[in-house]
Amino acid sequence: MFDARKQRLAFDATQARQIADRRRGIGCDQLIVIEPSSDADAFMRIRNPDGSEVEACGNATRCVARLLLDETRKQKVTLQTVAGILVCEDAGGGAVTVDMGAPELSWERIPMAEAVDTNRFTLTVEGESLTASAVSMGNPHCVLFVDDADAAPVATLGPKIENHPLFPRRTNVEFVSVRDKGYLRMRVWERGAGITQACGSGACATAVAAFRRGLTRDHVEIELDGGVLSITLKDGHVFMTGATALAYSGTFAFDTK
Ligand SMILES: N[C@@H](CCC[C@H](N)C(=O)O)C(=O)O
Repeated sequence: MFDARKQRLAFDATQARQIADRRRGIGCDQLIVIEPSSDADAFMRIRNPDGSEVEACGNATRCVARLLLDETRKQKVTLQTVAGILVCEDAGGGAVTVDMGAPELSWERIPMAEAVDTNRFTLTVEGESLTASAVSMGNPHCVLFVDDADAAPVATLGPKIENHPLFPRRTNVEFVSVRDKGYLRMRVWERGAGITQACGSGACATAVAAFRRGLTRDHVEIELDGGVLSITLKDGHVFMTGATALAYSGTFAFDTK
């Protein structure tokens, strides 16, 4: 995360790829630039490691919110993204709750290339028929319920679904198994990033998809490789609560030309 509220800082796609590169750059799953906002406490710009600019990132929202909560000593802060304004609240013990807004369920808004029932549709990948759900949390998600998420072929199937013609802007892909009505196990292939330890917007999309299918209640714990997120569906909105931890804070010197 780069703080550009006092000093103008803008990265193009090439620079974002260089910074995100784990061998030659700093290395990250998303590159975040915190900018000034006249409508919220700050604006958050999000880029994937492939350089693409995206609409949402649940994990980064919690992290940026944590910095702003500590800085302002307020109980709530607002964060603007290209998809809208998010309200983030201190949940105690370093955790943050984010109102991730209302999920988008229409195929046109996900967006998908053709009319499907987003609750349950068939995706054909190399001749194999898969049953999936689609949800947008500002960014697109394709959720697959599987018997055992730990055994799911995330690395091979993930990129094929990410780039499937049914998703003209590509998609994030979640592989999910239901442990019980209040507990899910999820692994993720992220658009423009690949396999990551966790995806906050993916966990929100998964909770929505599971609830629509009648698999879970309106509150679930979702176990990701990087930790557990609590997701609550209330009044048409999705609330995500999860931990934050500061790994490093300081100054980097690098050539932005
Ligand atoms: N790869 C995503 C953007 C990042 C999502 C993020 N990891 C999260 O926590 O929500 C995309 O391309 O939409």
